[in-house]
Amino acid sequence: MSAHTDEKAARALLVRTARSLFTRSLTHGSTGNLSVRLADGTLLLTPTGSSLGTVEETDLSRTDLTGRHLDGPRPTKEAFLHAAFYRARPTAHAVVHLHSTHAAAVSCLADLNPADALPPLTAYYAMRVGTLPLLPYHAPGDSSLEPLAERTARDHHAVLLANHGPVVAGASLEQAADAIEELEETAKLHLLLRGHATRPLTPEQAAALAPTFS
Ligand SMILES: O=C(O)[C@@H](O)C(=O)COP(=O)(O)O
Ligand SMILES: [Zn+2]
Repeated sequence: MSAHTDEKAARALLVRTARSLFTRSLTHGSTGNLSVRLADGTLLLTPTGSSLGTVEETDLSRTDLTGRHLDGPRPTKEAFLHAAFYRARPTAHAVVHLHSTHAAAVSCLADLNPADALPPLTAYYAMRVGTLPLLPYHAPGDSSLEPLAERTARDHHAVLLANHGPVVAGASLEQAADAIEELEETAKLHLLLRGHATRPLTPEQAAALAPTFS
């Protein structure tokens, strides 16, 4: 499924995906947030302060494309970031933000390349993520990040928030979740390989596999 056209099905998928990510420890406590874009252009998002392990279908928030709250409980404090991704990427129908441990650890490293925070270690990473710009540290919910996030998202479906964690958009929620999981696994490999001589894919090998979806 690409566009999330049926709201009831979209609510069920969002909650199922949130639970799956949480129960596999891809985010913890009340961290992380998910959203989908519905056929009418509004966004369904997890509410602020909720745990992805217990959020319910009836408890989702709705905003417009500017992040303005329309109905349901108060949305995630990152609603502005989700909305920025949807405005920048008309083909994106889902956005996932996690505090997955290894990606969060990488986001705290000194001397990261701000244009691409992780090397293309494996073909699957090159296919699912490609390049990963680092957005400079802002406190969670600080909407002054919005213009930079929107500009960056025009050319990249995945970003890493410094000292925080990843944000990934996809043509569907399944795609966004798949890509953010791959990002987490590659962050883990990257940390495992620190201090070891490593051969990432060449730029040509990575470019040949670069993702073409949103
Ligand atoms: O790190 C944060 O505080 C937020 O980015 C987050 O992950 C959870 O915030 P809410 O979605 O507002 O609960
Ligand atoms: Zn967060």
